[in-house]
Amino acid sequence: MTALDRLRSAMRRAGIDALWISDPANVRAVSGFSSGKDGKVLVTADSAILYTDARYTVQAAEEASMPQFIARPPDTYTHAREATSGQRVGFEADHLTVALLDDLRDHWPDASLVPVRGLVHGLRVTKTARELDAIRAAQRIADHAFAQVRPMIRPGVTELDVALELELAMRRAGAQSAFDIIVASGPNGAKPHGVASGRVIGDNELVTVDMGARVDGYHSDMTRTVAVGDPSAELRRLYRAVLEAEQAAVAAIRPGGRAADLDRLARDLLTGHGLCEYFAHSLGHGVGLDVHEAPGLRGTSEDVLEAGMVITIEPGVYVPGVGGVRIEDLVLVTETGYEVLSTAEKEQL
Ligand SMILES: CSCC[C@H](N)C(=O)N1CCC[C@H]1C(=O)N[C@@H](C)C(=O)O
Repeated sequence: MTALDRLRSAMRRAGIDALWISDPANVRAVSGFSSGKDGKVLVTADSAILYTDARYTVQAAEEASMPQFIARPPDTYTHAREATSGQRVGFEADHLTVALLDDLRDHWPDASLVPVRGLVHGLRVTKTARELDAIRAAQRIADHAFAQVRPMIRPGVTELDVALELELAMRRAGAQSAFDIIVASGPNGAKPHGVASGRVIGDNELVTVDMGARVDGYHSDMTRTVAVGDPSAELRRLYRAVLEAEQAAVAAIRPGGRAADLDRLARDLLTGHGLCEYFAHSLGHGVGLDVHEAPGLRGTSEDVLEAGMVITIEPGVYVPGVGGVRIEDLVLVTETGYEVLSTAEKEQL
């Protein structure tokens, strides 16, 4: 069964005849076209077409696994009008803006537009061998960059210096940075999404580095917290607690396991250390064409782990005015349990 066949089955189950795909990662997943942000796909019961504009004529012909129509809106919509007429057409409610939905309504007056969620995401949740190769390659590059740059994380160097060196190392290896690298030193460690700043790293601090690479559109994601000099007993305590929670959650990964249970496990361990209130985000997430995708590893998640999923496990504690710790591994769920894809060394404090 091809991915399009599986998508059409999901469309039938959702009660729609056609699907207008606008989420860039979904456009890429379904069509193979790598500039998904400048593309749309219309899938019907018996056709699938990629819409993009003339900047991509050659690229789309090379990459896309389906016919292409080269146009910009409103010509795009005019072309799709016939195929959508009298049809129940799903649109991606998580992505399409209100303005673009108005455009569809104006141009397809004979279609009934139906909001749908997660139809294409559902197909992306377990990875094919080709996708896994790209994710492994991305993680290898990130691990290597981290090992190269780790020695320069020392007093007197700015967070930005570290981030730039990491990005340079990944670019030299043929990858892009998956997102703005987080380098959060000292009290900045209390900001889970703190961007690298001009702050000069001081002695006896912890520095959280959260980084990933992107290869062929697929991402990796990993965090290490490193010690500079001799951090205080309290910082070491935070570090050990997070490491314990991280290792316990990784060890509990298995197909059939509930994502929410992993989140609970990590949270319970941190509660035992009196630190749960400082764990300010979910335990982890799926990784693929997006850095954050299904499954969600959080308390409210209904997701169940399956072999072939690539997920992160990333507990953290963030204490305002003091600092923070996060440790994150990228993990493949296997038939028998799990394989940790990230290999960068962890601090033992
Ligand atoms: C800007 S991409 C951040 C990548 C990072 N590894 C990450 O996923 N983080 C950093 C701390 C929290 C976590 C995150 O953003 N989690 C999301 C899924 C959440 O909503 O909790």
